[in-house]
Amino acid sequence: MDDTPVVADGLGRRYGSRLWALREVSLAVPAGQFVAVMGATGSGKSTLLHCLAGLDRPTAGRVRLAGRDITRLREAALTRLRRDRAGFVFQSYNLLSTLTVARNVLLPARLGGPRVGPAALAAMLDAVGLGGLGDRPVGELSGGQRQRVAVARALITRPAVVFADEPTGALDPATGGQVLRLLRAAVERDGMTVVMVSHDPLAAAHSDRLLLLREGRLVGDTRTPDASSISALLAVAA
Ligand SMILES: Nc1ncnc2c1ncn2[C@@H]1O[C@H](COP(=O)(O)OP(=O)(O)OP(=O)(O)O)[C@@H](O)[C@H]1O
Repeated sequence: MDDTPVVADGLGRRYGSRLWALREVSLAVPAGQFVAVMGATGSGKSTLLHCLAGLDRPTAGRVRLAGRDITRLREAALTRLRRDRAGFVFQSYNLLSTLTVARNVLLPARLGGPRVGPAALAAMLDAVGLGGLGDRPVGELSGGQRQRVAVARALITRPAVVFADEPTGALDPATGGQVLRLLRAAVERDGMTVVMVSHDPLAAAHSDRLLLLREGRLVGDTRTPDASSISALLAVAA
């Protein structure tokens, strides 16, 4: 079986009768790669991420996630696959603010995902710099701390792929840098695959590979250069 964790073949997504937010996107992301998706506003970055992650259904083409063709998977099977094989980090965190840090991080496991013991939870909270804060309600945390909770929740089940949509968009540069290093460490240490949408060349510079979108098409696919070269590439692609 092909174990390439993310594969898209001729992927297209149309909204309404005319607007193709994505057109003919084909790509394969091997295990252990950190991919950044960039492009001007409205170029289709979030749509691509959502289609690859099985959060949105493509209009054309196919997507394989963790070895399964998800394009025609029924909703229940798709939900199980996402729960067991994918982690998600979004700018808006999607945390439950009245629950504690620990309960938020354990949510995927509580929803029937892979089991997580207390030692693994403590190690994960330490790893993201939240050691000792497990019993604090998330509503009492700063933005940077909340994003770390979101990262811990995404990584705790050791998913094959982590999908991140602007994970540092709401953070100051220092805190954002910490979140990116956590994602980088998951790639280096655990061989995880990360697909991250970002506007920020400094964030994208943490990746191995840069995908550039323009009007829904994949117009660039390169090894990630440094941040200033990324800015130049973005200016050309806009
Ligand atoms: N649910 C929707 N219904 C209709 N059109 C949509 C929907 N979601 C996205 N679009 C359109 O699809 C195109 C791509 O949107 P998308 O959000 O993927 O872009 P993006 O590159 O992530 O943008 P941004 O950088 O502003 O977040 C845009 O023209 C957008 O208006």
